[in-house]
Amino acid sequence: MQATQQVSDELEHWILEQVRGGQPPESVIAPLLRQGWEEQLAIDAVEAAMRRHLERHARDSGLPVPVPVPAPVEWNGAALLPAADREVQVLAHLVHPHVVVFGGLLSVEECDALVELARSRLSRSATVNLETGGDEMHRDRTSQGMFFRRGENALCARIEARIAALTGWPLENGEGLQVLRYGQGAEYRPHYDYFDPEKPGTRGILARGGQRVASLVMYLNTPRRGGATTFPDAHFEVAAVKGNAVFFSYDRPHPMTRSLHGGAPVAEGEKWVATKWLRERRYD
Ligand SMILES: O=C(O)CCC(=O)C(=O)O
Ligand SMILES: [Fe+2]
Repeated sequence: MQATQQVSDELEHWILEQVRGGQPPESVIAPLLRQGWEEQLAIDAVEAAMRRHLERHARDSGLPVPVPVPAPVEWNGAALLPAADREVQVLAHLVHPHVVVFGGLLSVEECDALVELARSRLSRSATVNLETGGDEMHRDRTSQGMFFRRGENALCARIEARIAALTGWPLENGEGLQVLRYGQGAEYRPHYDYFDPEKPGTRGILARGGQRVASLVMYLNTPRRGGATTFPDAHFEVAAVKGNAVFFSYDRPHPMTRSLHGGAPVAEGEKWVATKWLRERRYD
């Protein structure tokens, strides 16, 4: 009987009342279990009611509707995560913006090899011009960069498989790795990684894989001073340490995600990063 159990309007209303009243999920599910609901069905019912509520709320307020995003770690969960061929450390976890700092995602050798593979292919970084959908040079971004194609070489393929395992997000939804080099004084001013839905160029970009929903910035060296990744809305910064990485997700293309971030100026030395962007759907 439970497999076909539908959430009535009345039950949905009751669930939302409980959640609004600050009841934790266990207390919302308990009465359903007492009525004979199977646990997983009760959890699914509460989650579905919440999702419908958020979607309604988004539409009513003229906001983009939230979509599922990768969620690589649990609250107070394991400090070491298996990620295909490597164990990765969880160093920090922030709720809003949703940020996770990873330790030891790449080995020292992998960082060095990526830098060497990228070095001869660098050119001044462009930012996507959303008026036209094309690339352009921008003074907000004074780094040099290049893109690998997904699976372009064995190293990229290995790192991509590791990231897919770590994030639980399909490998096919990832863009190819981007490598950036910042010389002394170079920076990437605060920006959002999603594509602005209001801009005319965005439609064409979204046709391939949908929106970006998460970013992973991997540090390929340790600048002597400066070069942190900053999240101005959270007054939070992540130090660039070789082999570590910062992950952040954004469930809708809107500043309410507080996913504004930038690469602070490199004060001394240089900074190399590899960025992986994850899309909603398969990116071919
Ligand atoms: O260099 C950083 O710390 C941030 C890089 C970044 O925001 C990007 O590649 O989109
Ligand atoms: Fe970015």
